[in-house]
Amino acid sequence: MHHTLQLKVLDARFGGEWPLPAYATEASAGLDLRAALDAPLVLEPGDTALVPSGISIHIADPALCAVILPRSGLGHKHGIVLGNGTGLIDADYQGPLMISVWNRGREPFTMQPGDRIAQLVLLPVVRATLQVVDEFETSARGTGGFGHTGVQ
Ligand SMILES: O=c1ccn([C@H]2C[C@H](O)[C@@H](COP(=O)(O)OP(=O)(O)OP(=O)(O)O)O2)c(=O)[nH]1
Ligand SMILES: [Mg+2]
Repeated sequence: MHHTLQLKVLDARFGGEWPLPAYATEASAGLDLRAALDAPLVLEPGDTALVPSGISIHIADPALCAVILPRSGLGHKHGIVLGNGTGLIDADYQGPLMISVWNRGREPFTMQPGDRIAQLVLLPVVRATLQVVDEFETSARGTGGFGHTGVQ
């Protein structure tokens, strides 16, 4: 699926010093987001910081959203993940895209201005109309969950 996404450049270093967010390969799902920092940022173990991405987007279509996800290399090797688990960007949000970074690792991590620190993925959204009922039609699973079907 393809969508034309409106983007505002909030940091003049984009287009000059830094390329605009881009897909790393033809079939990459995520657009890499950069840390629009003025100076290196040292994240001590356990610390979180809200880092500007230097851009804003307007998805507009309520059948879409975007999520901010960790980059796997940073998350696995350096413990740099997101302070909010996953960032959810609403289709009507027009403010600056912010990245909550969390050092869940055991070593301090230094982030340089312009580093690609997370990724943005556009996703389809199904919005629900709630229908309140007294009983559900019985399903194979019923109310079983949280390991109910075993491990093997
Ligand atoms: O990692 C994130 C998560 C959210 N947002 C922006 C876009 C999103 O549309 C808005 C609100 O996010 P969310 O609904 O998750 O946060 P909230 O705490 O419920 O805030 P609000 O009361 O504004 O909805 O904040 C970001 O820039 N980065
Ligand atoms: Mg909200």
